[in-house]
Amino acid sequence: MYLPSFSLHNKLAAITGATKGIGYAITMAYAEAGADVIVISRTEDDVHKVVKEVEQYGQKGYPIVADVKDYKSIISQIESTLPGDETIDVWVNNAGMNIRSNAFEVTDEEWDQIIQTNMKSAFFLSQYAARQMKEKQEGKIINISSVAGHVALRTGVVYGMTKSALIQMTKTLALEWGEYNIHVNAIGPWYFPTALTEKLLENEEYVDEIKSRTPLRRVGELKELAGSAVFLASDASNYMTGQTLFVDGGMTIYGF
Ligand SMILES: NC(=O)C1=CN([C@@H]2O[C@H](COP(=O)(O)OP(=O)(O)OC[C@H]3O[C@@H](n4cnc5c(N)ncnc54)[C@H](O)[C@@H]3O)[C@@H](O)[C@H]2O)C=CC1
Ligand SMILES: C[C@H](O)[C@@H]1OC(=O)[C@H](O)[C@@H]1O
Repeated sequence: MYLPSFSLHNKLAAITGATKGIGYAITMAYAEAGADVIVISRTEDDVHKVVKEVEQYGQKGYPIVADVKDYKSIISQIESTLPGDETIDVWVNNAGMNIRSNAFEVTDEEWDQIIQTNMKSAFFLSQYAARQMKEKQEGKIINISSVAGHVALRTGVVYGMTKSALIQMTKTLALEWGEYNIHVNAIGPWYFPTALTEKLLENEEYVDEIKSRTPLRRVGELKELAGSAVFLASDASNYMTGQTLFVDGGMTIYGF
């Protein structure tokens, strides 16, 4: 049989920033693919709404309301919420933010907020999830990076630094945790229509410029990104680790 399973049945996945945008798309795709989901985000109403949507697929949903900067709260809530026999199979570090300052304008506060949200939380939550995965000798960690971690964008140097860091963290954790059969991979999106990019994508000239740098001549659709996340969470990617899948319409290969 050469068709591997893309199913996520009997898997428990945790997704940060699971209530909007890319995180929400991944959450719903995972539930549709058969996973139970730990829904992590900051707004209680949104979290409970998405848990109900997960349950409509017949899957269990576990609400965790916290800012990823307070990753210790996330860990303690999971520890007190999950039934004793449940362990995490897939962890998606999705939550991220950007403050689009040019390099001369970056402040200490902006630096701290972007670094802690996009990078520090992803590491320590990966460390937490991997401890469970090591026990059972299997697991999947997926980091949502960006093309901004691979090529220079005009949308903020600190953001780009954190996205590069996620790509390097993916490689190093894949190296350290491969012997425990923990797969660590990343996804590098180009533009997708979400709250994070809404203002930018309202500007027709800016969208024309995006399209001119994108071989597929369009921004992505959220389900096109969710598909890569399902692949990386499923057995179909069991011989992949340390890799970054750029889901970018070809943007990162566009030289000139
Ligand atoms: N939308 C895009 O074009 C691209 C997005 N990305 C990355 O994808 C990830 C998701 O981005 P979008 O869905 O576009 O963003 P979004 O802002 O639309 O949604 C992010 C979700 O994460 C949550 N979140 C944000 N900061 C949080 C925090 N500190 N603690 C807990 N939850 C938090 C928000 O409440 C929201 O539910 C981010 O890491 C972003 O850098 C990367 C490349 C392109
Ligand atoms: C594609 C980039 O990540 C894009 O740049 C931004 O400023 C937005 O934050 C998007 O993430």
